[in-house]
Amino acid sequence: MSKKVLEPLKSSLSGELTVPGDKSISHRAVIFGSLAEGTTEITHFLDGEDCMRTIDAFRAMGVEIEKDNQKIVVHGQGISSLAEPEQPINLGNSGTTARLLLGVLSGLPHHFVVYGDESLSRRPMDRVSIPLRKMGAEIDGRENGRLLPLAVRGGSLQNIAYETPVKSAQVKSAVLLAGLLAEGTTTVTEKTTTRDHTETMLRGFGGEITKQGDVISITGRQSLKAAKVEVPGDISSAAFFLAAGTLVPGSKLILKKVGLNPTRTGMLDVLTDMGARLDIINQRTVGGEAIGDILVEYSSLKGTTIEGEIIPRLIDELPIVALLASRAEGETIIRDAEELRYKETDRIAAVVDTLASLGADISATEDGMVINGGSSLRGAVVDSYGDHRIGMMIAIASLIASGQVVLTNHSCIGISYPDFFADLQKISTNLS
Ligand SMILES: O=C(O)C1=C[C@@H](OP(=O)(O)O)[C@@H](O)[C@H](O)C1
Ligand SMILES: C=C(OP(=O)(O)O)C(=O)O
Repeated sequence: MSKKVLEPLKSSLSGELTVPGDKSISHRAVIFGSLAEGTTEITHFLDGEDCMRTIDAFRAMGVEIEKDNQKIVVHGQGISSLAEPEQPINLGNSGTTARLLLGVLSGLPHHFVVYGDESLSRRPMDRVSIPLRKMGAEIDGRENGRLLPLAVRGGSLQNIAYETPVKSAQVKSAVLLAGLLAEGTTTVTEKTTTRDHTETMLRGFGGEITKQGDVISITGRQSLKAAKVEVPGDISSAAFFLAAGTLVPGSKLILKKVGLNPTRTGMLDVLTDMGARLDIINQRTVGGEAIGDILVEYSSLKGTTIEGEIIPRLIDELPIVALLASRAEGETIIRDAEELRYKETDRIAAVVDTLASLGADISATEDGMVINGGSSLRGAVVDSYGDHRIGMMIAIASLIASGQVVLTNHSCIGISYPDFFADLQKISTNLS
């Protein structure tokens, strides 16, 4: 098992970082590039394990995808060129690859088998197999298609009017992708808005998709044209350094070219509400996505309540927000976040367990947690639970702990942030 010994930081953090490319946008760029006709170039692609799974899946269907340090080039030949893979497709640890790919596979006239690692094999897939079956796909697997491995026989899909019962961009995107390959107009209604990168990128590839109120409509059988995609920095990765800059006394950091799509910026709202010192400069739009540089400085924090509509706008940031709350003055309550239980691990249980071992006063509720702030954190041996976001949260906690933190099972951090420790080293002086 991989193990990292983390000593408390003896200095402040300072300098500039460009965080890796956005994971959600990187996946979608490969998907749309593979469905489109022509050569799609993707720069600042996230070179993490999850996005490699999406590349490998489309390569298995015959798409030529070149990759070097600078860019990804997808030689798309349109939807009808996608072939039946010879082997089962390995989705690794990636929920996004699994759900979005199932949407695409459902619309292709082939047979597919998809499987994942231990964590992904525990995560619910019925949230997508239910609507995709309604559209006409044949999907079967463990527990009647709730769990991987799944076998899919796709084909001629019918449109659907679907109201998503879960607050999930992956479910919305799976149905929209299947809708793109289906007859007629498919609509997805979501009561709470989730990240809208699928909709934005579809337009960038020349597709038509509209939103009226909470109803999104996509016309089936549109052909897409290749595009150039510049992937913004991932705000979900920047989140760890926003927290580090806020928590470590005397720190001042600049995070460059971070994606600021309003469906993703819940953490900035929460930080501001807690009293953090943030400033956003150089705001602009690239490929329909807002980006900018974020300045963050050390500050004391106060507790807050996080609930309702904001939850999908910071769902992946809740573990690091919990760490911030443990150092804030007063109580923080997180509610309506039951989706955390269906991530790489049960993130409510994992956050409560790891932060409590480090000395925080934190308890779990059914759909969130309650944190009584102000505790000093201490050293301990803590496990990442094989979850990249829990691993990075522990690493940031170690910066302000009074003793050594031993992080076990840290290699999962490569899922979304392969250079995480190198970047942490860049902005600090006593890490090794
Ligand atoms: O659509 C996406 O790219 C994602 C959506 C979210 O998952 P859910 O849709 O399951 O909430 C998020 O947690 C995940 O990291 C990426
Ligand atoms: C939940 C996550 O990803 P996925 O669902 O793609 O595994 C994440 O990156 O935090």
